[in-house]
Amino acid sequence: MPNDRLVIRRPDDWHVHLRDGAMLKAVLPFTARQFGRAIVMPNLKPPVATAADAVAYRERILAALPDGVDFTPLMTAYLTDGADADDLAQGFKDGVFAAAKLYPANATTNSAHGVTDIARIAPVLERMAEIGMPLLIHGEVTDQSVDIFDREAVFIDTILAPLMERHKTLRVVLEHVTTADAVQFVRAHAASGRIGATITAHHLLINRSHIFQGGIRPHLYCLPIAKRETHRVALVEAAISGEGPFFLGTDTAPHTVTAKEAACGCAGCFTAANALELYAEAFDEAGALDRLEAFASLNGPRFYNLPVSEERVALERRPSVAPDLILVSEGDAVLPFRSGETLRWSYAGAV
Ligand SMILES: NC(=O)N[C@@H](CC(=O)O)C(=O)O
Ligand SMILES: [Zn+2]
Ligand SMILES: [Zn+2]
Repeated sequence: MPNDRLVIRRPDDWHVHLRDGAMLKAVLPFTARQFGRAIVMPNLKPPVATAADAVAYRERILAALPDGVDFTPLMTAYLTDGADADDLAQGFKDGVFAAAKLYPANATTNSAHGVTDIARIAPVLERMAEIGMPLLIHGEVTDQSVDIFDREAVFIDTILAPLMERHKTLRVVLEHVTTADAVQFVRAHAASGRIGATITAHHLLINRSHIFQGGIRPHLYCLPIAKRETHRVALVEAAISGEGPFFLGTDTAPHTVTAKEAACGCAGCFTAANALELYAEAFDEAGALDRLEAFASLNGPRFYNLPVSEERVALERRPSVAPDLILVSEGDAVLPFRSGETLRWSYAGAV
């Protein structure tokens, strides 16, 4: 039964939120269990803005790793209006920073210190282009008069396209893409080799109607918000295409149940507890299990100029149940995506 067991190079996760403190301790084992490396988002409070911040945060991550687990956190710089090009460049040269992250101010969770106007950081972007440091982008406009379902497409037209024109050698990753528009934009620039896009498992599995199925489901609310079904289909088609610019980034974004189930609930889906099972389900559904390795384990390292993993992991087609609440501290827990539901695939670990 060759299709019931899939062995692939150990994947990496090119977009994770590991948080800090008790939350870091609670969620890190899940990411480190499946992924060899991960691009760690810098949206802590306060943000990870300098190379010194990133060195200290990396130490805290390594200290929180369970014994014997092999996992490499790849650190990112949170760009602010006052970003220091020299510090970023030095951090990149020293191997502290793998990339820098652009959050338009107030676009998403912990982005209040983000960039208020992209023009303000033009010299920083120029420097990044010169040294080949990738710019990772939360691609949504923050203008509240733009419909929430249109914010990614409008960002691409009004900010990203001109940005790539102005900085002709800047390498860019459009994070957690959610629209056919994004897929089309990435493809249009693919030949330049300077664009990548991460795709989450949840955006391959849900559309916007799922958020309102039988009532409001706060655990399916994330940013960018899931779009209509035609967009989900476009994302699946991009993920399974094998094309170089599309790679795995879970955007696993833990929030406590209290913060999610609130009158104004936080954005983010926690998918680290069964990320590979979820991706396998989406690829299997599309009849494209043979393309999972390119998406999960090959395209990302190539974009980031890192070696592909020589380790192998296995996935098996046998049911697994998504875990129940994960305790963070007394009275606080995180609810995994699809908690309690049966998934068709199981993660079988290293082979
Ligand atoms: N994706 C989310 O909905 N939330 C992320 C932030 C982000 O990646 O935009 C978070 O940090 O909680
Ligand atoms: Zn984001
Ligand atoms: Zn994110």
